[in-house]
Amino acid sequence: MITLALSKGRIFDETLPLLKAAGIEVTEDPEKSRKLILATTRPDVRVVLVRATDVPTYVQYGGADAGVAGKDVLLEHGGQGLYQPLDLKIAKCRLSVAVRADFDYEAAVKQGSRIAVATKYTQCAREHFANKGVHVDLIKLYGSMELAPLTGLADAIVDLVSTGSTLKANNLVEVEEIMQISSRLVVNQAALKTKREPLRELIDAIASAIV
Ligand SMILES: Nc1ncnc2c1ncn2[C@@H]1O[C@H](COP(=O)(O)OP(=O)(O)OP(=O)(O)O)[C@@H](O)[C@H]1O
Ligand SMILES: O=P(O)(O)OC[C@H]1O[C@H](OP(=O)(O)OP(=O)(O)O)[C@H](O)[C@@H]1O
Repeated sequence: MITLALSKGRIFDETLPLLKAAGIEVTEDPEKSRKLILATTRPDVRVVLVRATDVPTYVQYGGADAGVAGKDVLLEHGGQGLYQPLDLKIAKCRLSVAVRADFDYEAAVKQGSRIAVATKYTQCAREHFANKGVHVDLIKLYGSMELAPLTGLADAIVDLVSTGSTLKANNLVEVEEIMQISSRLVVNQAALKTKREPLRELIDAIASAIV
């Protein structure tokens, strides 16, 4: 049995066509059921639904043989125990620094001021600002980062941006792109040995369906 860890929403939706190309169709709709283990048209393949940030952990410890996770999530996790054979080019966005429209980020950086930065992505943020030589106080949040500069909790945020409409709706502006993000296929390194054939087949089939 091959167990695949996916998160509900965009990763699940955007992975489906790739699985289909590999001859795997999920037979239940996660939005219409409370089930966490979903069957597929392949009796030897099942899908487990986990939080996006939990995908690397499930795969690292063998709760799943493989999974799909954003580069953002993988960098924060650290990637230990994970083989990352494919960039699936799905769930594309970027990790950026954003501030209130009336905050002069460039001036704060130039002056060497300490900048308070709220983010869910503390590892990526720490590395980015350390490389730039900017002093920051990082504030860990788990969601609604956009609220932090509006309430005075922080001067800036590090968050994912796609269309920019969330920033715009909250009067924030993107001032620096840290990196481009997309989702990767991750595979448990031990499973790659014990389930070599079926996993290789799966990786090759998915690889040929990436657009
Ligand atoms: N607006 C977006 N456009 C495109 N891709 C995105 C966007 N937001 C997030 N992503 C990518 O999709 C992945 C999953 O995001 P999703 O919103 O489903 O989970 P989440 O709510 O961030 O995670 P969790 O439930 O663990 O808090 C992210 O890790 C990121 O790589
Ligand atoms: O630039 P945009 O197209 O507006 O996308 C950016 C938003 O997308 C993500 O949130 P998501 O929609 O996943 O909601 P979530 O924070 O509840 O996961 C991210 O955290 C931003 O808030």
